[in-house]
Amino acid sequence: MRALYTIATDSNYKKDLVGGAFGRHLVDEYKLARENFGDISDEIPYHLMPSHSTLVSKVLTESINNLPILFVGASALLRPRHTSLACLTMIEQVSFSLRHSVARLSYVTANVYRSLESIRGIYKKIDAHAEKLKADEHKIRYPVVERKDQRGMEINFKNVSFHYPHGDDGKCALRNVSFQIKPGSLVVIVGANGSGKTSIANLLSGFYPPTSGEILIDGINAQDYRPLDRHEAVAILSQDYNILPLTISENIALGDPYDIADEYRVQEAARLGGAADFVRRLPKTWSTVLHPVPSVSPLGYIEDGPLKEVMNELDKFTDISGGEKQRLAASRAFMRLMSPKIKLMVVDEPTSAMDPLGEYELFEKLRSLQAGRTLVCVTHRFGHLTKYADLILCVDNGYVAESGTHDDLLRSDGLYAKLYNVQAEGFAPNAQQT
Ligand SMILES: Nc1ncnc2c1ncn2[C@@H]1O[C@H](COP(=O)(O)OP(=O)(O)OP(=O)(O)O)[C@@H](O)[C@H]1O
Repeated sequence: MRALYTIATDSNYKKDLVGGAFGRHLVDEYKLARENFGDISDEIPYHLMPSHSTLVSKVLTESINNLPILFVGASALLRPRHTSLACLTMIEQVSFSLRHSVARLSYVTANVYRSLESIRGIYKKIDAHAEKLKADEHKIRYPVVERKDQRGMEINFKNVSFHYPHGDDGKCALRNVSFQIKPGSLVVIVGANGSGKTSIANLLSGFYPPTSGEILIDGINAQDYRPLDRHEAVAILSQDYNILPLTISENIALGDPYDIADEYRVQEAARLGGAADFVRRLPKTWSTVLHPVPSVSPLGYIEDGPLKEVMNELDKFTDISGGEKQRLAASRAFMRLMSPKIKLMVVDEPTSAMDPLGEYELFEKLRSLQAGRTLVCVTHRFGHLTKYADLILCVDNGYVAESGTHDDLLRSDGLYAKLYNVQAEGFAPNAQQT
């Protein structure tokens, strides 16, 4: 529950959650776990509890603290002959242990309160989610009709300008960008650092709307579609991903929350993403939790015993290399890509930590699964992808400086040719285009 709650509420996971369109699955899982958890009532008055418990515990601990003095004082007055030093020491010991128990009770109560607050938080999320879905009901479904031709998404950027909501005032990441992506085509976006490649990928993925201009999807303004439908039609693979605090198996399976129980598909996705081999070598293979949320009990201190052993086990941390993490992210993307719902795959430089063979294999597998999908890749490396691309967009300082195929762009001898030649020279001094 803590892991699910963290994914649902921690803004670091927002991109994974929205891009992966698994919000509904998450709240359903949480509800189920909450029902199984069962014995804590939502009827408890949350707000009164902490102040109430603090006040009660303060009064109690103070009274217990003064208990020996009060008792001995009273006995000395009433029965002076029966009062002894031994009696005072004994009472002091008992009061100390009582004070400890009351303090512990107060701590436990505060923790229960915090746990109830978390539950309330995720219910708020569920409500917000339901309200959002309701508000979007009037919007157009995507795909508009169940298409038999499986041709991929058609995208048209018309004079699109964009600046990030919290970016520098007036600084545009994209300016008057226009291009057309044919359904089922392979598009590669290249350009220098900060030129706007990821911003184009973010708009294609539906993470942000354009600040001005229009993005048409299959001829209809992208804003007119139900956002959830649109997210469900797009698979994203980028370097901006998180390993979720769940098992490796769940990390991959959440690529397609509708088919989460299909173990065969999870393993096939891991094979395609290049993760299967290293996962099988881990001591707990598919059940490994890589980034566990600390599993401190909602009731605080846990006595030594079987529960503590389970909790300690949950807290154990297994780490993997950067390249292996990227393979895991790729596996989640392949899980998603196997869904017939996917009409667009956006790949944003996901292989920076991968070895060249891993990168080559990844792109080959992506291309092999491309039928019926549009594939857009952002890359710094010129090679197998740019050669096969139906369209290359060469971006410079927020503009699309050039567009065309590899051969077109080399012929026009502009920015693309310059970037390509710099990289080609690195491998063979005479490899420049002629
Ligand atoms: N989240 C953000 N908030 C504000 N500004 C941003 C954000 N992300 C990028 N920018 C700015 O938008 C511009 C375009 O950035 P973008 O990430 O699209 O470039 P890029 O070509 O993908 O760069 P790189 O090759 O380094 O990944 C840059 O000036 C960048 O500083």
